[in-house]
Amino acid sequence: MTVWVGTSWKMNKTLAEATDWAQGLAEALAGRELGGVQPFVIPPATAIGAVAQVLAEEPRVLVGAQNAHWEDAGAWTGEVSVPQVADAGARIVEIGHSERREHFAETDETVRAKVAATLRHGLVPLLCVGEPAHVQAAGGSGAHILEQVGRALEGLAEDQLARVLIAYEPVWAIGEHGRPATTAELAEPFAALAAAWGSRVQGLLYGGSVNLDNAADLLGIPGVDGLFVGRTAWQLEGYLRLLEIAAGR
Ligand SMILES: O=C(CO)COP(=O)(O)O
Repeated sequence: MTVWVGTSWKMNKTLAEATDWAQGLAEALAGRELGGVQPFVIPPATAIGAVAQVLAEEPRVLVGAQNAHWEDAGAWTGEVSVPQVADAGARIVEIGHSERREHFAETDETVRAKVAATLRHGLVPLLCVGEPAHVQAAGGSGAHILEQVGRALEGLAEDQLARVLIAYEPVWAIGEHGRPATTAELAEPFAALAAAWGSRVQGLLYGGSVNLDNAADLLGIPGVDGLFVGRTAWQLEGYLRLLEIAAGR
């Protein structure tokens, strides 16, 4: 079974930093078996092209975009479209990260339109879902994420669903102010997600304060097919260690 290990750099890295990281990754992986691991990296839009160019020599690593608009082109100042990020070398489009839902007015409606656009152009949607702290405290995690996923994937055919990746990232567990989730806290929401969608989509990933100490345990939660990582993977050394941990699962 494939174990996905990906990182989003969020709004970090210059072109030089991005290409250094990618070059280092290509060199580290050269001639190496990946052990069933599918690596992917999601740079900021400015660096997608450069990273994809470097990783052309290591095409086992997929490159993604952190966002793309639902229209193919037009008067949408500041946005980039799925054909544009595909043209730059992206094969995955991240959609609906909680930071975009919170700060950039991303709604279930726009998320659904972006998933559809991504599939229409033959890229892989990486749909992010997750509940805020108060919902988790009230025991509503599973129901919340099932509702988000249901709205995002409504109306898709089975062959389209089969290409979708879902990342469950509890809002309270993400970033420097986040609290790492325990495996016990994640068991119920993952069981719910796996029961509803596990056999229909390409993979279910976990994200939120993944680090070198908890990665193996998180990968051991039933239903988890991979990890989606921020801070721990921004230094190449951390990402390489995560690939090794995942290969050893
Ligand atoms: O949001 C995330 C990945 O998209 C997770 O970020 P951190 O791993 O830094 O908590």
